[in-house]
Amino acid sequence: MAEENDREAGEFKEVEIRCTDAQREVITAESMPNSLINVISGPGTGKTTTLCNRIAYLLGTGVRPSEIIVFSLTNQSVNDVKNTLAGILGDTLAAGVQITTIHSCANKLVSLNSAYWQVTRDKSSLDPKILDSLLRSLTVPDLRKERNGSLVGKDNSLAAKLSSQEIRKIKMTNPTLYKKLLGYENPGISTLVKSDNVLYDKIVYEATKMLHRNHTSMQASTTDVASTNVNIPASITNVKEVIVDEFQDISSVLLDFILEISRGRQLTVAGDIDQSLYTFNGATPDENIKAILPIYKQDGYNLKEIILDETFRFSKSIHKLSLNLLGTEYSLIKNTVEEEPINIIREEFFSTADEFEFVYKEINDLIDASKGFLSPKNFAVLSNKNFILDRFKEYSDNKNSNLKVKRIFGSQKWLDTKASSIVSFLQLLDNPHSDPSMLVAISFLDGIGPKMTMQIKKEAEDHGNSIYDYLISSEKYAKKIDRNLFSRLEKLTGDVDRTDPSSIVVCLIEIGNLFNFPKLLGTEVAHAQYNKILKELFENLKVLKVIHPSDVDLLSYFLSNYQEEFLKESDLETLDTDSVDDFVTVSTIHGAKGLQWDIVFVLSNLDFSNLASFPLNSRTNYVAATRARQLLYLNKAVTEKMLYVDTYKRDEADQSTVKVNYRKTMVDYIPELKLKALPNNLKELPEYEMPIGRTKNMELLGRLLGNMAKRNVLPVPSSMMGVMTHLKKSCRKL
Ligand SMILES: Nc1ncnc2c1ncn2[C@@H]1O[C@H](COP(=O)(O)OP(=O)(O)OP(=O)(O)O)[C@@H](O)[C@H]1O
Repeated sequence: MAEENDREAGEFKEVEIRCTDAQREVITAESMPNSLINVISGPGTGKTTTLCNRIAYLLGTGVRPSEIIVFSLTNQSVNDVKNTLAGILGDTLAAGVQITTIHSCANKLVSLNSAYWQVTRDKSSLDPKILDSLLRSLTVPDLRKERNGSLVGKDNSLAAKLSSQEIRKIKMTNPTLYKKLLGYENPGISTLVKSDNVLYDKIVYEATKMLHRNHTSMQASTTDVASTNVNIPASITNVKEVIVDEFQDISSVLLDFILEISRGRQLTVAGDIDQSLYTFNGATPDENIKAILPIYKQDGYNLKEIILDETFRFSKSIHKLSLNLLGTEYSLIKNTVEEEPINIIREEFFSTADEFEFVYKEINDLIDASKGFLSPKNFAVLSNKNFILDRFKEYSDNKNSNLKVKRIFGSQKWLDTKASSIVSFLQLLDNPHSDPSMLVAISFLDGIGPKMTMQIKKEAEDHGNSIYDYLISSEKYAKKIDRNLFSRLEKLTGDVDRTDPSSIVVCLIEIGNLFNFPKLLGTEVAHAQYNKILKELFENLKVLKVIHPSDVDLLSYFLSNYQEEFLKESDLETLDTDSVDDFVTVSTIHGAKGLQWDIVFVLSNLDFSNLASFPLNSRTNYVAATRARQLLYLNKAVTEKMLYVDTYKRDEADQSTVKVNYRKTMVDYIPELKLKALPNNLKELPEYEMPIGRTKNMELLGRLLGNMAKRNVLPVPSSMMGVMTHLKKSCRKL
């Protein structure tokens, strides 16, 4: 039944896919249990596009959208995959495929299985002691067995003393110990989870254990099941193919989750070690490969390794420069885009003001001179420093011109969003006796803090009641919580038409109002976000209404299948009050990963206030340079000499205490690749001729537009000719 609905909704149509032989191999590889497809791919070789085409292909072979789950690391890259997939399949069908961050999926699993986890979302207002007891209640029992070893006592007390810096170090240098720490129930854990990243890891760690327990209980004949009642939603149990994009950036904790969730399923991973940017955050690209390959080399498993070696993004000059930045002689990329060569532009600046002025003016000049063929969306300004980007954004906003710039964020900051409370309200609408949701909801009421919330929870438990029943029957909180609230809630849950998207949303809003939610939102922007989420939810429900199985009501179906991304943080963060479609993107290099623009400015590192944390490592440079399709401005500061990328030598002593060998590249990790990879004769420096002057960029523009026309980037080829002629004339004049 669900299958029929999936199909109807999708309106399957044939799509023609343009692909290379290697891409075809990925796209059409059979989806089999216990199999791994390892897609190794350089920048712009179509990794994301190919994974999405694979999804389209699989749907054509009868796999249902709900049987595929795609993981990526940040909200930004999740959005990227979503957009690419929607471009291929159309919005409706693409919406049926789960595309999520690992953290978000883990959070959903943990929330479902812990009555108390949801209140910890607003951890800023939580007493560490309460947080600690929550975490204790969360840690699954079978971990206790592991805690009897001799090391444990030591680590337990160790955990209590660790500073966040030390935890970070352990995470990078000793993932095994780090995971042990995550498993403890002791006061040390509250020290650990003070750091956001550790809290996220803790959630993923717990979710992994839950999946593991579920798996083990399914395998155990019968008797063990009672002790391991883990609730795994259908959205996960139905999955046949697990796809992981940006595989190089996942940490050991996340890898465990991926291995657990893909057990017995098809696992397809794609990544590029050379683009690994998260070693500072515990990403273990080399370890991931080392850990995962042997599993799939065993009997009964299948392994396929496919290399994508043709870039569709940039031409030879950018390729050459990027390899230089990476410090390697080898490249996975055998073919680059053929077009008129354009030199990388290197401008030198004395001050940030000088640099900002240049970048801003250059963008405006290029747009003006192109007579409308270039627009802000063709441009990105990148830096590895948030504060520099903030300053650039401020600088541009102060100009008050038509040129709009917008900061985008690739952060994993999904956890703190108050918006996730909306799901709790929906759960209350479904069932007011749902304790976790009731806890979240009452914590919004005036005068009820987390402490009192936990007290109510405990008292309800002692009385053997649900929180709803307890609050109705007990006099104790009558003054704090108006009884009318419960009768109105009861009425709403009775009145809601569970099959009608508008009725669901209207009742949801009512529940939000009952619990004071809109008032708590505070700012106008937050209200706008709330409205936006409600609208998005409404649209999602409308789509689901078409594809959901007819024997289940819409509200229940949504709640057992929702993807947290409908609350996606990146959208919330970037929601502008004057939202514009055509803007210059301003982003950190990390946030820009997986994305591309025609013209990219990489800002210099003029600010030396924080030299100690400086080393702009070669991989970060590499990722920045490979975002540009046509034209790259790699700015440098006059004072930057010693750190200047061309001459920059890594100084071992000057590195952070954790040794990370950035110079290793993909081919070093996988020796077999060395034979296949082409040497690039990169001993000589890349060809930086003197940059085309700051004002004389007409010739450059002519070439640029020519290349863009060749790639069909420009929309109206015929009128384009006029501009080209105009440019040629202007060039001759120069
Ligand atoms: N077979 C192909 N023919 C033409 N263009 C292609 C092909 N495959 C991919 N592309 C184009 O190449 C560009 C880069 O693709 P994509 O963003 O998927 O690369 P990626 O490998 O994921 O990049 P990154 O490594 O930076 O994350 C896109 O514009 C895409 O449309």
